[in-house]
Parts: sequence; structure tokens; C-alpha cells
Amino acid sequence: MLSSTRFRSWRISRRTLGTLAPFAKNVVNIVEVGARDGLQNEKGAIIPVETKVELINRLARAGVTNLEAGSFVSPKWVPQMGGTADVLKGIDHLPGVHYSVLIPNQRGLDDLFALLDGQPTITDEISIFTAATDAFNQANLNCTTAESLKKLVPVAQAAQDRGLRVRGYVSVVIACPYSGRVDYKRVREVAKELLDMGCYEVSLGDTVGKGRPHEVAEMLEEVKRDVRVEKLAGHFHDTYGTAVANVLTALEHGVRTIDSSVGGLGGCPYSPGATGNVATEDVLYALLGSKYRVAGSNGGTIGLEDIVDIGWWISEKLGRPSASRVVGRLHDCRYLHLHVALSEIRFILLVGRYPMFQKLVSKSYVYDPRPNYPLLITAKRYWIPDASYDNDALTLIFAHGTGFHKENWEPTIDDLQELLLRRGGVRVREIWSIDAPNHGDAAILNENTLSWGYENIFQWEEYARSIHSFLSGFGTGVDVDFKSRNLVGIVQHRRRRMLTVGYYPQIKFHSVIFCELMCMPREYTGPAGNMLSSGAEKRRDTWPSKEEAYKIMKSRGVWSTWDDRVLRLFIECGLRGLPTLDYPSKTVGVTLKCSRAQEAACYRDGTGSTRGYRLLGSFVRNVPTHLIYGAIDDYLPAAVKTDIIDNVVRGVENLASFSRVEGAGHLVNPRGLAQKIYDALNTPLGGIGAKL
Ligand SMILES: CC(C)(COP(=O)([O-])OP(=O)([O-])OC[C@H]1O[C@@H](n2cnc3c(N)ncnc32)[C@H](O)[C@@H]1OP(=O)([O-])[O-])[C@@H](O)C(=O)NCCC(=O)NCCSC(=O)C[C@@](C)(O)CC(=O)[O-]
Repeated sequence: MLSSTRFRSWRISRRTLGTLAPFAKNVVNIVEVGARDGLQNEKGAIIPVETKVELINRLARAGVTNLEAGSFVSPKWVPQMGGTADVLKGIDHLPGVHYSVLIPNQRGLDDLFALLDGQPTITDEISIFTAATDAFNQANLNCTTAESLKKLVPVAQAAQDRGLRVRGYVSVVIACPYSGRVDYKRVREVAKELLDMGCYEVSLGDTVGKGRPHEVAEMLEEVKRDVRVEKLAGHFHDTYGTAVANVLTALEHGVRTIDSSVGGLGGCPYSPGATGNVATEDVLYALLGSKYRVAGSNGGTIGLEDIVDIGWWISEKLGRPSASRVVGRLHDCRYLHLHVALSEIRFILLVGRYPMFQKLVSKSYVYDPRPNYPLLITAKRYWIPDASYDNDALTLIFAHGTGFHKENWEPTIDDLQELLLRRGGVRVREIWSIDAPNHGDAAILNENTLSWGYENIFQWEEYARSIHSFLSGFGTGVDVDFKSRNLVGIVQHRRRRMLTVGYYPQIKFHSVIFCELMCMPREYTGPAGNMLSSGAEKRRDTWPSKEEAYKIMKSRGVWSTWDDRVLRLFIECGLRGLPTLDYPSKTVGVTLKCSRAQEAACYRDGTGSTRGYRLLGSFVRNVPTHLIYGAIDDYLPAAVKTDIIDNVVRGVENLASFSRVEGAGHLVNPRGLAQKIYDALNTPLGGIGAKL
């Protein structure tokens, strides 16, 4: 779990930027309320915690940085919110994302505090709520507006004393289902009282969804007489189809934060007849190409196609069509492979990604091995739900090459999974892919630590140690006993050392597959390392957005030669939003997760490849070893490959298998590589017992 103080302070600085910068720059904040306001209103069976967790994780990965994760209300009143504590415990807490919870009263806050006692960073924000009419409050909170405000004062105070930020809601700001037309003056007074309690922002809710744009305008102008508009958010339900128009009206009147709900989920259980919130997809779509830019962590925004996909997915889970207008159009278009002139990048990525995830599901983890190992580890697990396996089924452990990240393997995993499903053979129980500690998501979590002693040379053995630590189980965050698994290590490029060092306790491997192994004698490592490290230091590492980065990389340099799926994953998972420690004053755009300095530091570790070269001979005698090279000798000279086979391994007969991927060089083609990995996994091993 992401629980360090270092991490917390980073979140706070992002939060400050998030609230101030967007207002000044026509940047719109989205508060995604689907998992709370949306799901709370679902009739029928209780939605499982896992579904809520997946929904929230997907939204955060799509770039949403403010989302409501649930509420601590009475489960008798709102049964769907019953498992909120488990939801908070289950989600991946991504850096820079606020996972807020709705709190009705002191009892709800006490329940949250009990949770925070055990996990202090599980949330940093609560929302409190009341309404502009007594009638609505009586139905929703069992008290009048004045009574509810009185009860909320100590709640807001206690939350702030605990370091939480507090957001306020005023419901029924246009019309009340019980008492009709609302007095906007009362909306102004209630909003002001919430701000006086310390709310950093008040969201004005057209709970019934009857509001028309001119009414929204009038209501806002009234509220603005007492409240600065940057303190206001708009929350519109779409019962009468006016929600998008109301959003645009609110923006024109200076509001810069909009609550919305993926798939248009939801409604308030105490607002009879009201439908869901304005769909997040519909807001994103409406603002495309306008003077407004939506803030988010996915290349500085929220990925529309990701949200479309999530809206489709959650609607399927709930067994009904999405309420979003946009989702039906874009989702169908994607599946018909029509060209949608929105974001070509994300569109193709999703189409390309689907074959794999028909069967495999995935989850990201943060593993904390401290104090046994100083750096946090991030890993992703892929598996088929509900499948059963015997003890022989394999668990594949993927390790990536320098400059990449754990998701880099996904096209290969995708193609491998397809082969396993289509052609059978060995049974694969689970696949894990692990970031090097200065790459991928781990690089963000370890950003500060990496600047204290790892900045000049990052020995690749650190990756070895981190994986050993991960597999040995002396840490928290991943509850799998890898020692009982039938492990296969699949290692890209120069990672041979990773599995060979003799750390204790020893981890048994069924076999190891080296792909384009970068072990070489000393005369090659120096020049290659110098060339690579100076290249890494000089390379461009900031771009205005992920879309721009893709366009630039696609058109030049080594990037343009990559398999397109790999390049798109590099954009999606290898880049991060600014600012960073290296660029503290750049607030817009994206940069590399594995910074230039850290990549160069890896290349300066010249001895890793040489030691790997020396130890490879004894390694293959002890561990069934498959070796796969690209057929094109681009990075790795043909002479080195020949030397490895003839002199180090002493003939291919000492390997479990040897193959070359046709048409591939150092950055091998994923499909060809998947075929070779499939073949290697299905090669009988002849009974060598492997121990690393
Ligand atoms: C506020 C209460 C609890 C008062 O309900 P009450 O009956 O007046 O309170 P009580 O203090 O008499 O307690 C009654 C029972 O509830 C329990 N209880 C009391 N508090 C809690 C709590 N926090 N968590 C869990 N249990 C609680 C309490 O322990 C007791 O249990 P019992 O002894 O009968 O077994 C109730 O009215 C309630 O939960 N209402 C829920 C309202 C709600 O969640 N509405 C939807 C959210 S608001 C919304 O959607 C609008 C918004 C924000 O999106 C904006 C917009 O669209 O306008």
C-alpha cells in the first residue's frame, strides 16, 4: 500500500496545483462520482466490492484524479454503500488521486477514523452534504436543513483537525421533489455556511435533474453574490436531458469543477424519478476542441476512450445499457473498426488490447519490502478468473529491459495467451510482470529515494534484489506464496544477473527464458554502455501531452521502428504527468517515468553484463535455460551471440532450447517472441532440477 510520508506530501502538492491552476487557465476539474452517487442508487443485488474496486482502479488509470469511492452512511438507508471500508482497502491508491468518501454524520466520521487509525493514507478527503430545502433533508437525512448544518459543524471541524480536506454538497438547488421550486437565496445561504465550516469547495446539485440552463445561470448568479465562483462546483443529473447544457452554462458562469458519473450512473435514492448524473463521457466529448481543457493524469487529461470503455464495462456488469449518449456511439464504432476522429491513439490501443483481456484480468500491486530492501516494487498480475489449476501449472514472472516498464510485455502476453488458449499445451496459472525499482510506476514511488545514492550508477542487480525480495515474500502488499509456485522467469535484454545471484532464501525456478540476452565480454560492454548512457542523457524527455509524444515518437528515431502496440503502451504506461522532482516548475505536459538520469545510470553499470557473461555457463548447467535471440544482429553483434553459444554455453545442446525470432532485432517483435516463448514453455526439460 502507498503509505509513506514521502508519498503523502507529494499528493498534497499535486492537490494544491489541482485546485488553483485549473481555475486560472480554463482548465476543468472533473469529480467522478460514479462509484458513489452512481452505484448508491442501483436497485437489485448488492454490487460486489471487487466490482467497485475495479471500477475505481480503472477510472484512476484513465486519468481521473478526483473520485468518490463510496460513503459511510447507514446501510439500512443506502444498502449499496455497505462495503465502502473494504472498497477503500482494496483499491490501488495511485499517487495524485483523491479517493473521497461521503460522510453524513459523526457516526460516519467515527467509522472512517477507525479505518484511518490502521491505514492513515487510505483517503485524504470527505464530502458532507445537506440540501436547500427542509423537505429534502427530512427525506434524505431525517432532519431539517438547519439541524443538518448544525450537526455538520463538528464533523467538518474534526475532519480538518485530522488533516482531511472537506467538500460540501447542497442538494436540490433548482427544484425539490417534495417542495417544488427552490429559493436560490437559500442555496446561497447554505453554500456559504458550508464554506464557513471549512469546506474547500461546495458542489451545487440539481438532484432532480429538472434544471434548465437559464435556471442554472440565475441560481449561480445568486450564489455568487456571497461565494467566490472558484469555490463552486456543478452537479447535474440528466433526468430531462439538460445536464450537458447545464454543465456548459455553469462553465460559462465561471464554475470550473464538474461532478459527473461514468456511464451516467446513478441518482439519489431520495430523489424519486431522478436519473443518473451527467455522464463523464458526455462532458469530455462536449468539451473536446473547446476553449476548455479537462485536467487529469493521463497525459494531462482524462482519456475519453478509456472512460467510454469503462462506461460500457460497468453497464454490462450492471446488466443494462449505459445512459451516456456518447458511449453507445463510440463503443460500437470501435468494434466495427470505423475510424473515429477523436484520439486515434487510444482508439487503436483499445481495439488492439481486447483479444487478451477477453479471458485474462489484471491487477496492479505495490509491494513494500522495507526494511529488507529499500525500494518499493510495483507489479502487475494477469490471470483468468475462476480457473482451477494443479500444482504443475506455471507461474510466469516477466522482467523488462532498460528504459521500459512492466506493461511493456502486454502485447507479448496477449499473443502468448492467445496461443495458450488456441493450441493448449502447458497450463499457465498466473502471469506477473515486475517493474525495475527505477522504472514504470515504481520510479514514481521511489522518486525521492532514488535521488539519494542511485543517481550515478544504478546497478542492475538492484532489479535482481527487488525481484528476489518480491518472490521471497518478506514484505507486504502481495499475498501470494511464490515459493510454492512452479516459476518460470522470462527476462528481457541484459537481465541475466537478475535471476542468477545467490540471494537467500533461494527461490526455485522451473526454467528461465532469456530474450535477446545482453551478456557480453568486457571489450564490448564499455563502448556500448557509453553510447547508450550518453544517448539516454541527451534524449528528449518532455512533451506537451501523451498524444503529442506519440506523434513525435512515431515519426522519428528508434521509437518509430517499434511495434505499434509497444509504442502505445510506452506512451500510456512509460510516461507520467509533470511536475516531477527533475521538473518541479513544469506543471503541464508529460515526461518519462524512468527519468533520463536513471536510464543513463543503468547503462553505466558496465559490470552487470560482464559478470552475466562469466556466470552464464554455470547457470545453464543448473537451471533449464531457453535462449531466444532476434534474427537480426543490430544491437548485439553476431560475434557476441556466436561466442555465447560456442564458448560460454558450449553448444546449444546444453540449453533447454535455442531459437531466433525471424524479422526481429534487439527490440524483438512481440508476436514472434510470444511464439518462441510458447514453444519454450512446451519443450520437455529432461528432469534438470532448477534452483537459483
Ligand atoms: C444520516 C442517517 C444515518 C441518519 O439516520 P437516522 O435514522 O436519523 O439516524 P440515527 O442516528 O437515529 O441512527 C439510525 C440507525 O442508523 C445507524 N447509523 C447512523 N449513522 C450511521 C452511519 N453513518 N453509518 C452507519 N450507520 C449509521 C445508527 O447506528 C442506527 O442504527 P440502529 O441502532 O437502528 O441499528 C441516515 O439518514 C442516512 O444514512 N441517510 C443516508 C443518506 C444518503 O446517503 N443519501 C444519499 C447521499 S446524498 C446524495 O446522493 C446527494 C448528492 C450528495 O449526491 C448531491 C445531489 O445529487 O444533490
